[in-house]
Amino acid sequence: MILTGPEIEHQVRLGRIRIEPFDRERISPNSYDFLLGEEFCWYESVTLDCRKENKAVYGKLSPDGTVLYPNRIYLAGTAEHMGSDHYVPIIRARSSVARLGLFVHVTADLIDIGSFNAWTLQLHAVQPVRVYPGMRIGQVTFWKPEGRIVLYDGKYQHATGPRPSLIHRDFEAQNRQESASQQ
Ligand SMILES: O=c1ccn([C@H]2C[C@H](O)[C@@H](COP(=O)(O)OP(=O)(O)OP(=O)(O)O)O2)c(=O)[nH]1
Repeated sequence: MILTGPEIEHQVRLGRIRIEPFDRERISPNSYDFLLGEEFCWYESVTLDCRKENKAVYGKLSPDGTVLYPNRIYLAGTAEHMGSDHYVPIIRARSSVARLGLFVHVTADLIDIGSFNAWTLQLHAVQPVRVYPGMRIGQVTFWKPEGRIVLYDGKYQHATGPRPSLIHRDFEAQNRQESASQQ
């Protein structure tokens, strides 16, 4: 079950949803609009490797706008720290942003219960597009879960800005398990 906008606001007041800072003007009928943070990064290398740490270059979006180009993935943080121990957040672009061909995530829209962070957006432009820090770029919805709740305690917890992929850690953990079982 998805929460309506007024219910999102009610849950924020109760502290069961955290959106910091919160602006009630950004409540929609069944979502809350979040803002694009200032910091962003992109990978140094064009070819990425899942087993290795892919080095990222960091920058700040200009108040006069920064053009994002196709064929790259840009990681940017939400301006807000958000999360809930009670509801499942799911993020998506605002329709007005999608209409410019700008993706705000690349197939990773699901946020874990208990993940409280500045979430990392995976910006992907279909054609060059100028974006601005602080613009209303996406919306978060909140869904009522069914079943016992286990809170997120993963590798992206406590992120304060955009975080490059840490998938190489999965391989490192697997290697450690394999060498332990061989001893
Ligand atoms: O677009 C997204 C999607 C998720 N997250 C954050 C919140 C989420 O709770 C966390 C982990 O997401 P997921 O479980 O999909 O990633 P993972 O690669 O499986 O990480 P982990 O091994 O920590 O579970 O990353 C983002 O910042 N942006």
